[in-house]
Amino acid sequence: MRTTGDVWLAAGVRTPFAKVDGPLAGLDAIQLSVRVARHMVDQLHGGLPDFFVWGHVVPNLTWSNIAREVLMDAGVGATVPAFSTVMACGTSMVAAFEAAGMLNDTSRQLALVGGVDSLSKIQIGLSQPLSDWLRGFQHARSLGQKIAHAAEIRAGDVGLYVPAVTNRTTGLSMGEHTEITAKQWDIGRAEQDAYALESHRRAVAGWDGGFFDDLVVPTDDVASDTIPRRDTSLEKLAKLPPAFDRTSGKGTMTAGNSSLLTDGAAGLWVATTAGLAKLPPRTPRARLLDFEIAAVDFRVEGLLMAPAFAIPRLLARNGLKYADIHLWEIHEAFASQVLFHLKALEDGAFVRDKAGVADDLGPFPRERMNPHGGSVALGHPFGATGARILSQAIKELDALEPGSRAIVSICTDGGQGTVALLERA
Ligand SMILES: CC(=O)SCCNC(=O)CCNC(=O)[C@H](O)C(C)(C)COP(=O)(O)OP(=O)(O)OC[C@H]1O[C@@H](n2cnc3c(N)ncnc32)[C@H](O)[C@@H]1OP(=O)(O)O
Repeated sequence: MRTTGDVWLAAGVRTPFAKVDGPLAGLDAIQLSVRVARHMVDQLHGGLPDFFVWGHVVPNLTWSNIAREVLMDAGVGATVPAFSTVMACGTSMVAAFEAAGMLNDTSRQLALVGGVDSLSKIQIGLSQPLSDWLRGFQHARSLGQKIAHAAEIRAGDVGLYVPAVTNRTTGLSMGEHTEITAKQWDIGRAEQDAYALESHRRAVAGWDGGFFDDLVVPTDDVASDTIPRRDTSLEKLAKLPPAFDRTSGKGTMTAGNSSLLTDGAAGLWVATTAGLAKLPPRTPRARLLDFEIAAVDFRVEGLLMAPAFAIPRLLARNGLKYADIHLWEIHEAFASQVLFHLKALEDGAFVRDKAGVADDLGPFPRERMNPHGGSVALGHPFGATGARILSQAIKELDALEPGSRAIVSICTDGGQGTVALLERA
């Protein structure tokens, strides 16, 4: 990170989030992003960000640098440098960290960062052997060569590559991995359902109370998030079948206590103090004091466990205890994952022996967590979640006393975790 001068994060906007194959299904990742980028650049009244960082997780063959494509399609910055970045569900949070490290006092004072995923518009590819064969066919110079090459295809070569939410090393889905970790940490079905219900209740209350109004820009067809439920209850949640362990009779994770596959885009500002002055004066902002990115051997620790390593290290490095953090925003990939993070953070032996932090961090203030719901109720478009959760935290922090601090945490595929430490000015 930039080592001299303050680094600020300021709340951006996002599209509404909607379940895959739902009302946003007509927009691809670039089209979703364009709505966010255009709205945010318009806030500068003719000014431009100095650079643009964007990310998406599910690959698409028709572009490589989505950031540049978004700016061009948005028509808001043909002369603004733009690059893309990716780190699974932490994508747009690491985009903010990268931007923070690139700020200077002259040419790079204000960055627009964010991310997107459209799971409705994923691109299905060809298996590698079939792609190899097609390339060979394309390169054959004569009809004879083409006929000879055509004869080389084998039935086993013909296959498709369908993007899936699985870890490449193990072949298990995020949900299957998390079921294993939930069992290891003895996280029961009833506590997951209760957690999920509360996430929905808070998200609905947030919408009803106007909290999301200036964080979300409607699309032509969708005015607000479509995933938060008014109609859910513990009874309804308890009836849902296990989604990831359907055979052992011990599966605890369901469609109701998991984040759903989601479409959406979100943005965020990253700025020096001079860059911040280019934003509308009432834009909520917070100092990025420090951040931590942890990686663990997920075959040992659990695929989504890294934030429980990163958070104690980040706090200890800054001389802070849990109680010194006034707001916690923890990404809810699954209710069980939040619950095993909390159990690990409250386990002194884990913090000492696994995270390697000798300090006693004190009791964890669970009541300060995710006040307007999290990804279980709001949805989780992988590339967008980092910017969504940071903007939300910055706005929540803005309502607290000056000097209040927030921790914002995201677990990611590959056993990694990204955690930001923010402070209200
Ligand atoms: C680091 C990370 O973030 S890793 C996480 C990455 N993300 C993931 O892995 C995505 C995980 N999610 C998924 O794979 C999918 O969304 C699943 C498997 C959980 C659910 O998929 P689907 O079965 O298609 O979900 P769907 O929305 O249709 O819900 C299934 C049923 O549960 C019901 N349901 C879902 N949520 C609720 C709720 N809160 N209350 C009551 N009922 C509910 C639905 O109404 C539906 O009922 P129906 O079959 O009668 O229509």
